[in-house]
Amino acid sequence: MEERFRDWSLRFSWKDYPRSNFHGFTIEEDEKTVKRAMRLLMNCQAPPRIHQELKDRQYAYELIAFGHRLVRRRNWRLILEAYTQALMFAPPNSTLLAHCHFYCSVVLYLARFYKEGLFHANRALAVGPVDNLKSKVYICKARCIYEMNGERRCPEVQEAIMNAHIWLGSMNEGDVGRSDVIDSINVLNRARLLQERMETDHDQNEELTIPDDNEKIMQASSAIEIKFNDEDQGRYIAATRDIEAGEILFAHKSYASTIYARMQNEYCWHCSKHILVGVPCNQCPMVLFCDENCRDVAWNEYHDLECLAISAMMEMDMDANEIMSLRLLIKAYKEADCSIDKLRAKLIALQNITDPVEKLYTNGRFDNMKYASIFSLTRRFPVVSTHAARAIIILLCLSATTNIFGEKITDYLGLLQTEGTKFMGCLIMRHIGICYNNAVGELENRSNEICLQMNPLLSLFNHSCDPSVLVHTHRDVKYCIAIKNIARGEQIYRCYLPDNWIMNLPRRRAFLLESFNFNCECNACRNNWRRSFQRDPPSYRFRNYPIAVINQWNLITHNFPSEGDTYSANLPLYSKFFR
Ligand SMILES: C[S@@+](CC[C@H](N)C(=O)[O-])C[C@H]1O[C@@H](n2cnc3c(N)ncnc32)[C@H](O)[C@@H]1O
Repeated sequence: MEERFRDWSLRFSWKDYPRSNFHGFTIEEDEKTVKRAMRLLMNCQAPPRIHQELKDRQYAYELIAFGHRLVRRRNWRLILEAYTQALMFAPPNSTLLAHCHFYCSVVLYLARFYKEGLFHANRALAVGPVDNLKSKVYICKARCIYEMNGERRCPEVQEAIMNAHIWLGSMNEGDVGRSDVIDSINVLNRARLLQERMETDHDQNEELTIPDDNEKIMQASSAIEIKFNDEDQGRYIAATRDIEAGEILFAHKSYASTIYARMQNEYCWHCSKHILVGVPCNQCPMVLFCDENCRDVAWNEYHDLECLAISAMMEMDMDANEIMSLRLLIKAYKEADCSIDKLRAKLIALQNITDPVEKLYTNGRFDNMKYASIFSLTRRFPVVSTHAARAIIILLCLSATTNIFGEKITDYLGLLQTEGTKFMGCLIMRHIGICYNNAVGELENRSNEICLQMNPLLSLFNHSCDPSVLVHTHRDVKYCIAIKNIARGEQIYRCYLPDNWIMNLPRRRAFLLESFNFNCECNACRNNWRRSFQRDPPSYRFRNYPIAVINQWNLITHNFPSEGDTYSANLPLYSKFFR
């Protein structure tokens, strides 16, 4: 992307635009910029071809055939990947989709992921497989439940076996697998079964108390407040009372979370949960959800508008950051009842609020789930010239795939001539800058990036290389825990450095300047401390934390394991099975 816009950016100067308020350019200035950028683009670049990836039955068949061919190689991860892709390309509610779910279910059963295997067997049955497949699906279901329950008796197994028996009649004598079904029915019937119900996922734990007594900040501890200091680092989080090491300060769901392109088959597009395979979107073949609930919530909140635009964006190599910028726009638009005029009026009113903390509030409170908490977050300026170009391309992807501007628009001239496009473009541009400065990446096995999350309260913590809190992530929820005693009135810092780096002073300063565009003025840097002091557990440093911190950390990570770590914990199981 950078390469593509380099020539264009050189012709474009930002120096004319004054930094007119604490948090950057105004909406009116940004709109002028976007308009000017549209004109420039129109003169020097043809609009990109908007490619929309749609469901493709033929391609799904090819992927299934590819999966079948891989079976001989016994690499279940590759097989699963092929079937998962097929699942994403299969049309909704088709027997083909039911087949894909069934194949996933078999692979997962064989890889001993019984809960996941059951999930897919149930999905296959819900979609409705052809009659001569039903018996096999019921057997797969019975086997998964049986394995989950061990030697215990379970009525669901009996019921599944009974159904397998009933549908056996639809299989021809010569059907491949008919004898397997009969064998399975016999084996399962002979087994001694008990009646305990299946385990379900328990997300909550009574012992862990999540504070929610803050009158100004929703779902946070009253021990913190948002403050502002014009001379120093702008807004910050401070302690309203003495805080003890180990206290949880807040547990906030992220405002938005987007998965990196290469991880889209493995993590839920909505809640970032790790999934071996999930439920596809009904319209696009690009994303997966952990279940129907996440799919429907995502559809209603944003995915209906981003659905086809993201496939066009991915075709142009745009990644989680750009998709996040679009996601923020859609969520803001929906919050304003899908009216561009209403959104603009609302944001102008927000912009006119002079108090930088009040600007973040909705109905007098900081609400992490409302757009006001995002709109005035700090933006990164130095690369902003390419932001305008990217914003316009994203806008084009949106306008070519939805009717958000009345009718579909596919070129720059159309954008220039249509009401509301400059404003929406300026918002996307703003979001790109905000995302660079504020979106937090999550790592898998501490190396590959899984997703990007926007968590506005977390964004208000300033950085220190010797921080006072640690943040743990479970799916799209961030848990913030004090790692030292903090005195009343003190500023509370988190660390922006990547978890697994130990960096000396020049390297960490260079990193912060490059990534966040500020010269670090933290205590550790001012006093020339040579090493980074913040290290995520497990580390040598973690052993030195007070016992209250270690206990609390263990409790949180035990109940809410990070998705990346859960995944790595499962890996040995996979490899053993096929050895
Ligand atoms: C994610 S924001 C933090 C909240 C911000 N202070 C606000 O007013 O919204 C990051 C910005 O805060 C400032 N900042 C945070 N930590 C800093 C530090 N250690 N030294 C200097 N500036 C810092 C920088 O301007 C940086 O771009």
